[in-house]
Order: sequence, then C-alpha cells, then structure tokens
Amino acid sequence: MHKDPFYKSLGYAISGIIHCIQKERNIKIHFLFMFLVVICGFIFHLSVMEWFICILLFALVISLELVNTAIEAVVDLCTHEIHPLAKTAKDTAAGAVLVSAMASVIVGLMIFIPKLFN
Ligand SMILES: Nc1ncnc2c1ncn2[C@@H]1O[C@H](COP(=O)(O)OP(=O)(O)OP(=O)(O)O)[C@@H](O)[C@H]1O
Repeated sequence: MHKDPFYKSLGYAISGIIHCIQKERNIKIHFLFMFLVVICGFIFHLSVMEWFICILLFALVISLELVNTAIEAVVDLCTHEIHPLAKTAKDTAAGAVLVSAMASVIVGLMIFIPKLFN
C-alpha cells in the first residue's frame, strides 16, 4: 500500500476527531469542561506551569476518549453478539477514560481551590 502524504494523514486524524465529537456525548462533556477550565484559568491568572498541567490533562482525557471510541468501533466491527471479551474491551477502555477524568478533576481542584480562598 502506498503511503499518504503528510497533509492527507493529518486530514484523516482531524476527521477522526470531528467524527468523535459528532457521535460521542462524553467528548462533548469533556470539551465543555475544558472550555470552563480555560475561562477560570484566565479569571484566576494561572501560572505557566499550571497552564502546562491543564493542557497536558486536556490532551490526556481527549486522547483516551478518542482511543475509547476507536476500541468501541473495532469491537462492533468484530461482533454484534454478546461476548465477555467484547465487554472487557469496551469496559476497560471506558475505565481508562474514567481514571484520567478523575485524576484531572482532582488536579483541577488542587489548582483552583487555593485560588478561590486567596
Ligand atoms: N458485544 C458486546 N458484548 C458484551 N457486552 C457489550 C457488548 N457491546 C457492549 N457491551 C456492554 O455495553 C456497554 C455499552 O456499550 P456501547 O457500545 O453502547 O458503548 P457506549 O455506551 O456507546 O459507550 P460510550 O458511552 O463510551 O460511548 C459496554 O461498556 C459493555 O459493558
């Protein structure tokens, strides 16, 4: 198979992100929280290091949500029958998103709560 040029690969990646935003409710919720955090970040004048941490966590959660969607698609492609391995694949992928989202909430609270009291 021939290799696509860089701009084409970039286009496929962006269309994957757009597809996920259109089809998945959870990623819309993540983007909403990201938007709120960015607004709060400007209001509370986050430091460069705090922005750095927030951006890394945004990327982690969104990336895992994209991988979760990819795993769901592959499982559905393989079988529509109820199978314990299909359940394991989907539930563990969803678990990965949950772990990253929970860690992000905790870190977010650690950054913003002290600023609220200052
Ligand atoms: N083929 C299957 N065999 C066994 N269990 C399944 C199968 N497909 C889905 N499930 C179970 O149903 C749950 C929901 O699956 P579904 O494909 O609807 O994901 P979803 O609700 O769209 O997930 P998300 O909210 O992350 O988009 C899975 O996490 C899994 O526990």
